[in-house]
Amino acid sequence: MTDIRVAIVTGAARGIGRGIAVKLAKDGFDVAVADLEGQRQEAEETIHRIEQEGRRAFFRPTDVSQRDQVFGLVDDTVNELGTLDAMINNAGICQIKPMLDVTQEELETIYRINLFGMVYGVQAAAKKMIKLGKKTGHIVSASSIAGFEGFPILSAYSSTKFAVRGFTQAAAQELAPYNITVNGYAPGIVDTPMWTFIDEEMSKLNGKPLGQNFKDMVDTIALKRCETPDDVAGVVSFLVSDNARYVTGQTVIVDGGMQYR
Ligand SMILES: NC(=O)C1=CN([C@@H]2O[C@H](COP(=O)(O)OP(=O)(O)OC[C@H]3O[C@@H](n4cnc5c(N)ncnc54)[C@H](O)[C@@H]3O)[C@@H](O)[C@H]2O)C=CC1
Ligand SMILES: CC(=O)C(C)=O
Repeated sequence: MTDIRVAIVTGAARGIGRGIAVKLAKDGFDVAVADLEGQRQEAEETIHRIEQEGRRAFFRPTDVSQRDQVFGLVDDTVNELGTLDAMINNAGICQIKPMLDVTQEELETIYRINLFGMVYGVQAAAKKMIKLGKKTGHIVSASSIAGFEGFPILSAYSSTKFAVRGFTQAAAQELAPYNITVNGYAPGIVDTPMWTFIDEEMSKLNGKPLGQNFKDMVDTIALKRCETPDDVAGVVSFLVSDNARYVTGQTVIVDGGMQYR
């Protein structure tokens, strides 16, 4: 009998997070599906798809911007599923606004979710893996191509995603003695509700018809199609596998050919 492997995926009710959760279930992980309480119904669909793969799953309402909730998520996962092998800090929000108009409140909101939430996830997961005496562990967080190049009207968002990469590099070095790898993924233009929001907000600013901004971005991709959550999930699946045991501190661009680093 093989050992049970357990993963937590935040923001797993829909979009990229759901894609990752289902892919990890296919890989043999039981999965804690974490998202906002308001996303319970969508989270049930993610759980259904995980269970179709023969794996266990449960929904843990979690606001990642709240430190105690993230630590509670990790505790509850180990209580419910038995252990913790992989933490995927995927939850995030986007803001579309000219840089000069970004308010203090908006800055605080996006930093609390995209950056603080990720930091809490790394801290809580690493502390638990160390306490459990795990021989190995994997922590993977969502950056973006906007975390490699500053995108106009996404200034606050871009800066959070640069910060994810910086924190990932530092945490990887501190957690290496415990054989815990810390990496990131940087998607490009993924067809999820986040991009529906981005497209709508861009239309308001530049007057293009709905869907046009999305299409214009996809036209710049070398592989000439938009990215799917499953395209991202394949890279995350690799980063939490034994094949990636010697990869740490990296943020892997998975964008179909938009940026070349
Ligand atoms: N869609 C895209 O093109 C790209 C997305 N990303 C990143 O990938 C990640 C996932 O993005 P998508 O699936 O596209 O977004 P999405 O908006 O479709 O889904 C995000 C999920 O995160 C949840 N969430 C939001 N705030 C939360 C909080 N405070 N606590 C817990 N959960 C929360 C939402 O409820 C939602 O279920 C994000 O970090 C995003 O920044 C990065 C590059 C490109
Ligand atoms: C949402 C996002 O990160 C991009 C680059 O579109």
